[in-house]
Amino acid sequence: MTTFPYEIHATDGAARTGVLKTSRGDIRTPAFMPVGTAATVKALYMDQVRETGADIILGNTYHLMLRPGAERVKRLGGLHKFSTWKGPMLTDSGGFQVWSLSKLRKMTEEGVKFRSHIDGSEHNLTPERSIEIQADLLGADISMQLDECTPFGCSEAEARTSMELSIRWGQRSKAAFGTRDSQALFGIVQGSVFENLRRESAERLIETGYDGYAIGGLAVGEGFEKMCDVLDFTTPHLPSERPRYLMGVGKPIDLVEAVARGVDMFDCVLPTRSGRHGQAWSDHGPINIKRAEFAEDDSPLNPEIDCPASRDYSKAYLHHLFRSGEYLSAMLLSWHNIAYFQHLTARMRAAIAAGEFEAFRREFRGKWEQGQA
Ligand SMILES: C=CCOC(=O)Nc1nc2cc3[nH]c(NC)nc3cc2c(=O)[nH]1
Repeated sequence: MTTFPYEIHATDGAARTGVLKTSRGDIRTPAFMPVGTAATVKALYMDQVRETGADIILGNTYHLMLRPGAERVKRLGGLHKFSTWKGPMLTDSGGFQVWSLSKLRKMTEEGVKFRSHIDGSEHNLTPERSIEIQADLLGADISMQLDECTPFGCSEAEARTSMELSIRWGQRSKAAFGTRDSQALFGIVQGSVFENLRRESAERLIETGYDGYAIGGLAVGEGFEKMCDVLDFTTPHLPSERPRYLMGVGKPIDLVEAVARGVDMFDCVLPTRSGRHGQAWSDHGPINIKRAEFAEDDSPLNPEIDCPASRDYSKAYLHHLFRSGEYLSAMLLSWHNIAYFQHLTARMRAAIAAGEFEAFRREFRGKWEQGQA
């Protein structure tokens, strides 16, 4: 299995900054990956996504296999050509979306049988089919093993059963992936909130051997404190020389605290989804632009961010757009939020490189808590 070179340029405590080199370009870490579910980062052009500083975006296997169909994307040249995104792309294996979106699903050792939430058509997602979709049909630079996202709140015995299934599905995913010289495969650590299971999952994934290691089964209702505890006793068991990816996370404070615990990559729908509903993010938390207090506020969202949506429009104008139900409202706030998340990861990379991450973390937490007061 050839791996993407991962260069760590500096560390500060458990925090790291570096570059994951892929055949379609470099990924600067800590990295935030905008989610491009149906081959689009909702309400943004791909050029805008690139200009915000994003090096890599996500595609969702579940959505694309149902519509337009993975074979159709292949016939149209693959996901990069289809979406016009020229940089690296990571696709999820579909496992999580099947749980959260599809009806009438049946899980067996073989895989997951489910019906499409779009047209009710029946599908059978196995580790082998998931890898075929991600690596061969969509053409992902980074594919994810098929796993089961263990629900929060289950017993240790249930978490063990689920974790062991993900280990076996990971082995089948890797066997189907084989050796490729310009694509990577990441494994996913499960084990819910149990320290012994998380350690065993990490050790057994390392035995299988992956190009990177994702931490799954978090941001599923366990809460901030418990997520940090799980990171505290999971990341030390992952290889320091490979990237660590915390799936589905998160709010700005989550990114800062996870970077402090050695996480390198993140993905979350929060910036775009909340942007469409009027939330604008900052170091002080979210503001909802629809609130009356912004009706005559002619200050921009954040002049420090080199993005037209953050710098060139007044809050009053954005307030007006949302109150009027104008399309431009979702476009500008999504654009600002993606730019803010990239601005946050860029500041963390610089702080780690300068050996000042703890100071950055303390200052950020002060602003965040003040904003929540
Ligand atoms: C791109 C990701 C690759 O996803 C997979 O193939 N499997 C997978 N996805 C997750 C997604 C999550 N989102 C959240 N919170 C919003 N928690 C998540 C946990 C998982 C997980 O345990 N597994």
